[in-house]
Amino acid sequence: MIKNVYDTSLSLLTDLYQLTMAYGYWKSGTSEKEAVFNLYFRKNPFGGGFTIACGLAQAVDYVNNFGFSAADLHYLRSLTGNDGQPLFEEAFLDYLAGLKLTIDLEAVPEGTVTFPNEPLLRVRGPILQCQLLETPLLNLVNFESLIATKAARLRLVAETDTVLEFGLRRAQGIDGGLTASRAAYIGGCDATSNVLAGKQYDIPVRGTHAHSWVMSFDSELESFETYARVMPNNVTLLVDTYDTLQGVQNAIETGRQLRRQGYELSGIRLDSGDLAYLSIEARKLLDEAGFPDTAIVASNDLDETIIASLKQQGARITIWGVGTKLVTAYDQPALGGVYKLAAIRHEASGAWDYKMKLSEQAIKISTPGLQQVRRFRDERGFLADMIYDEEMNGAERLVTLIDPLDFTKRRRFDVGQPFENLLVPVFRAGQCVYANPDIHTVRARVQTQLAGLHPGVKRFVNPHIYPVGLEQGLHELKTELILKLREGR
Ligand SMILES: Nc1ncnc2c1ncn2[C@@H]1O[C@H](COP(=O)(O)OP(=O)(O)OP(=O)(O)O)[C@@H](O)[C@H]1O
Ligand SMILES: O=P(O)(O)OC[C@H]1O[C@H](OP(=O)(O)OP(=O)(O)O)[C@H](O)[C@@H]1O
Ligand SMILES: O=C(O)c1cccnc1
Repeated sequence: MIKNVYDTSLSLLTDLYQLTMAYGYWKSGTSEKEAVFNLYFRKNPFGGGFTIACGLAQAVDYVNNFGFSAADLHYLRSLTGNDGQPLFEEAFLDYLAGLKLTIDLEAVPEGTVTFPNEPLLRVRGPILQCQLLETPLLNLVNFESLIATKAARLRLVAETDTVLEFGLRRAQGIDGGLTASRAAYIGGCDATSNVLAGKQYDIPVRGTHAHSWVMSFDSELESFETYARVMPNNVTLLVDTYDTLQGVQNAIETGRQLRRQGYELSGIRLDSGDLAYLSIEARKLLDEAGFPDTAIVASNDLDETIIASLKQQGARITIWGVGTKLVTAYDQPALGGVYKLAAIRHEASGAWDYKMKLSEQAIKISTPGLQQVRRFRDERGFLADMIYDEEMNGAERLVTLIDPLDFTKRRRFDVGQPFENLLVPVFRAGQCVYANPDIHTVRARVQTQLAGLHPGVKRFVNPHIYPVGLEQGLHELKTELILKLREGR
């Protein structure tokens, strides 16, 4: 069963309503209307000041492999409406059988620091195709961006310490485990305990041993000695099964034996009790015994808040094993990214008809347009991001940013201000034109991006809000459209 799931085409990995809308477009002859959708989120997760974009590599893979298999069509053929008749007519299934994506896709590269309301992806093409991609793209980008952001926060508190991702056993299913390991590594973890993720994604794998190993022997010392004999080049001993500080003494004894054979005790792991106190005491014992290079690993429901607190208490831990709270994004389990229609090409005039969704809450009013994001910077880092419409403006106009929630807040840049446009071409007419960087390059990008952010944006408590504004022309267009829509249609 599990193998079948992973062998199947993923074109049905979507909500039924995408297929019923697709049928509607096809049946009413509008499936080829050119549309633009933007994928963005409205709020940074974990009460933080930034979000790391992640999941594009999977999205590229998904689009590259898109296509309805005979088995997919067979299943769709079996679906019926409430009168018992087929939901989809045969000619539509034939259409799906021959469907090849011809979309253009722009995206923010993985590992980029992003902010609310900025498009992470922009899809342009026949509306039926854009619609079919909504759910899978959100599925892929929301989760990985969430986990990469959590890992980046762990990396910020851990500073130069090692962070190991230990989450597989508590992850949300198989892919929840695999993609969490990938995103956690990209966000800043150093390695994972998840061996399949190591193989699939080229992530370093690391690990210690469990309590069951110790419990399966008559004594803790015997368990340590046996482990060290079997794998003298990879010995990190879990010392808290019975009495932690006695466990440290047993680890030291094992370390002495290892040394006689020309090996070193790599580390000990603490997994319960007061991790600050125990790590300080364990460090003293190890140092006094001549093991200053034996590392202290800690685990046990850790997250960035506990790690920060332990560091503030002077804990002598240099390797942090983080599982559940990382891979399940425990304190905020979803990013909440959305995919909104932003423009449709008017068939008669050929001009764009800008589209937006109204809401009583200003933050939920979508922004129309073929959006691009321009990030202004100086030699110290990032200054502000401007969302603009790529087809609406001459480059010389792209200087004034308006706060989307308070139009009286404006910021002007000189025409010569250095900038970078965040969205890059990924697909053109259905053909991939983007080479995904390798995972290590993406991981390094996260750190250089974070270095460009003011420390206030990175702090965990009441972070400074990084300025993201609408370009003046886009702001005016949006305002006009809101007024028009409110006047009633
Ligand atoms: N000095 C500390 N400061 C802050 N949090 C800590 C400290 N030491 C441990 N913790 C955290 O406290 C939480 C719970 O620890 P608690 O002592 O209740 O469990 P435990 O030690 O695992 O108990 P048990 O022995 O039943 O396994 C964990 O998330 C752990 O990481
Ligand atoms: O606490 P987390 O952040 O989720 O990290 C992973 C946890 O998984 C293991 O515990 P578990 O009790 O499953 O097995 P064990 O017997 O090896 O401790 C490990 O000892 C960690 O405590
Ligand atoms: O290797 C470890 O120490 C490990 C692996 C998974 C979960 N907890 C700990």
